[in-house]
Amino acid sequence: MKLEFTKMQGIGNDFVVLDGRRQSLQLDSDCLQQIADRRFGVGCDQILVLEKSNLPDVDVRYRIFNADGSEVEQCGNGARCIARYLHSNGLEHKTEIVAETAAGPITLYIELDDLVRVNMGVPRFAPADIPLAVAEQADSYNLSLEQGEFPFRAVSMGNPHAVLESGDVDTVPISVIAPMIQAHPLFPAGINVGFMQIEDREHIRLRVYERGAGETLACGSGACAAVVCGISAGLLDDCVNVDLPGGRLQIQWAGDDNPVWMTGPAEFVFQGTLELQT
Ligand SMILES: N[C@@H](CCC[C@H](N)C(=O)O)C(=O)O
Repeated sequence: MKLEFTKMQGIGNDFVVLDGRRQSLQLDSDCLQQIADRRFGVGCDQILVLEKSNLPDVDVRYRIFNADGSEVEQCGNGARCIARYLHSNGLEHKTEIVAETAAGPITLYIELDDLVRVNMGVPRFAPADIPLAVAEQADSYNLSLEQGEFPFRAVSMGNPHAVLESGDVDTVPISVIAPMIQAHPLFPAGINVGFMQIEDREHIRLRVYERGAGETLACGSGACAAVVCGISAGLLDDCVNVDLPGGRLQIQWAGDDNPVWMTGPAEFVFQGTLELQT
């Protein structure tokens, strides 16, 4: 099977974009893993598949698959890349694009050529919405592992996030701790694990170990989750610069039932045709 693809990235979180409106796609988990493979495939953290939406007032539907082939609900950096893909390729002339995701419709605003602002929706804290296997909602939770106690906050940005406060994020043994957290039965649908270092009330540093992809250079929904948790804890103001290993995002949240806003770049890398071994 031959597929036309576009490789994109948002501060180093990289994507293979497949336009299912312009070619017929039949992708099972094996195909998705082949595409995402960094040695035998194109290589990416997530695969984004564009489809026609059947919802009224929605411009496009996009499905999100992690590198391990699992389908997920939300992807912040991917949302910006989808906006840029549609706009720069002349497939969408509006600067306000409504995209359907598995977590519901989100609105993408083209600010400048490479800068996109996204309304990421209202964060949800109810354990059933995350999902988190606890009896009652709390401000923070505790995870007991062999390695120690890990207090964390949890939020759904459409997809599930646990946020842990840390000292210098550069020294966190993320590839050891995060998989153990992810495997814990508290998280029945898995979890994206963010380690947040608070620099001041308007600036954090963040590393995210993603569900289905491992540590990435950036996670947009993870940046939203960290800022929402920091604001809820009274530690951050309502507009925060988030420095991830791949670059900076700006996140805004006015609290309560207000949506979270994410602003950052989205870039093309290359495009081509790939042949899948079926
Ligand atoms: N990189 C993304 C998040 C992708 C999905 C995530 N790994 C999950 O499984 O929920 C982002 O920028 O938000």
